[in-house]
Amino acid sequence: MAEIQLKNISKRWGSFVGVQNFDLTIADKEFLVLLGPSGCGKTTTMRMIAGLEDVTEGEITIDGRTVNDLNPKDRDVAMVFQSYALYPNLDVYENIRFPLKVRKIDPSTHDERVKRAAEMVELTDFMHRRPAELSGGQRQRVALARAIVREPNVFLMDEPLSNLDAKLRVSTRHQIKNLSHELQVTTIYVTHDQIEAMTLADRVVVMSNGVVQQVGTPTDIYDRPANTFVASFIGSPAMNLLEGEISGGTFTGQNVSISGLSSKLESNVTLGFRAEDATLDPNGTSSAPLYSLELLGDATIATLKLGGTIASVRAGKEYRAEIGDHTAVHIPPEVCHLFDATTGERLD
Ligand SMILES: Nc1ncnc2c1ncn2[C@@H]1O[C@H](COP(=O)(O)OP(=O)(O)OP(=O)(O)O)[C@@H](O)[C@H]1O
Repeated sequence: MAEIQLKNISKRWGSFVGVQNFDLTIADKEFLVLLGPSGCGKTTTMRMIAGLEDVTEGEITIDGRTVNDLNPKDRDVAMVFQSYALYPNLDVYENIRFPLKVRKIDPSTHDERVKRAAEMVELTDFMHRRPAELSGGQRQRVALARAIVREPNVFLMDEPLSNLDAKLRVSTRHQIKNLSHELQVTTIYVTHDQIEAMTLADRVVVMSNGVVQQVGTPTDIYDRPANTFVASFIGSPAMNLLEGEISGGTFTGQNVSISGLSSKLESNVTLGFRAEDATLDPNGTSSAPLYSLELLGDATIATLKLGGTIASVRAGKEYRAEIGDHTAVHIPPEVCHLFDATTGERLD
C-alpha cells in the first residue's frame, strides 16, 4: 500500500525554476506516467520523490508520512534508470541479489526471491552471465528484476526503454505492462515518448517548462486536450491546429470554413482536429493542395497545405495522389477542438 502525495512541490536552483507547484495525489497501485519534452522537469520530479533531490517548497508524503527529509534508502522506493547501472563484475544472479544483501535481508530467502524475480522478466537461462555478455534488452531486464526483488512500495522508472532499439522497446514495454499488472505496486514512470505514456499509464501527467499542463487518463488527454501544447504533443501525427476566427458558429481561417460550431464564441481561436477525424471527401467544403503523402502500410497520411498551415489527414491505404493536386477535405464540426488563440487554453 503506497499512496504518494505531492503537495504543491517546487524545485528551484537559484532563480531557475525546474518544477513549479506540482500538486497531485498518486493512488495506491496506480501507474502514473510523467510525459513531456526534454527539460520539462520530469526527472527532477521523480528525483524529488526518490530523495535524490531536495524539495525547495512543498511536501511529499508516502502513505501519509512526510518524506522530505528522509534518506533515499529509507523511502522504500526502487528505481530503474535508462542506464542500467549494473555491476559489471557480478553475474545476473548476484546483480539481482545485490539489494537483498545491502538491506541485510534474511539470506535464507535470497535464492527463492532472486529466482522468482528472474523468472518474471524471463532471465532464468542467463543467471550466470555477466552484463557484458547480455544484450541491451536483457540488461534492462536485470535492472527490472533487481528492482522487483526488493518488493518495494513504489517503483520509479526513468526512461527505462530509451536505450533499446525500436523492436525491443515494444516487447519490453509489453513486459512492463504485464509486470505492473502482476505486481500491483504504485509506479511513476518518466518518458518523453507519448506512445509509451498512452499504452502504460493509468493516468498521464503532461508537463512543459516545469509546469503541469494536464493530468488525466490517456483517453481524456487524447480526446480532450486542455490546451494547444497537450493537443500537439499527444497523437501521431500531431493534432492539426488552424488559426482563425469564429463567429455565428462558423470558423474561418487558413482557407477553411467550418459551420455548426459553438455559436456562443465570437473571437480569434485556434481550431484543432486530428488526422483520423477528417476525410478526403470529393464533396468536402474546403480544397487544398497536397503537400506530401506518406504510405504507412495500413493507411496513407496525406499532408495538405491549408492556407499557411500544414495539416495531416488519414486516408485509406489505397489512396494515391500527386503532390500539388488539389484535394477536397471534409472536417466535421463535431470533431473540432477550440482553443483560445492567445492563451492556448481549451474553450469548449
Ligand atoms: N542540478 C541542476 N542545476 C540546475 N538546473 C538543473 C539541474 N538539474 C536539472 N536542471 C534543469 O532543470 C530542468 C528540468 O530538468 P529535468 O532533468 O527534470 O528534465 P526532463 O524533463 O527529465 O528532461 P529529459 O527528458 O531531457 O531528461 C532542465 O532545464 C535542466 O537543465
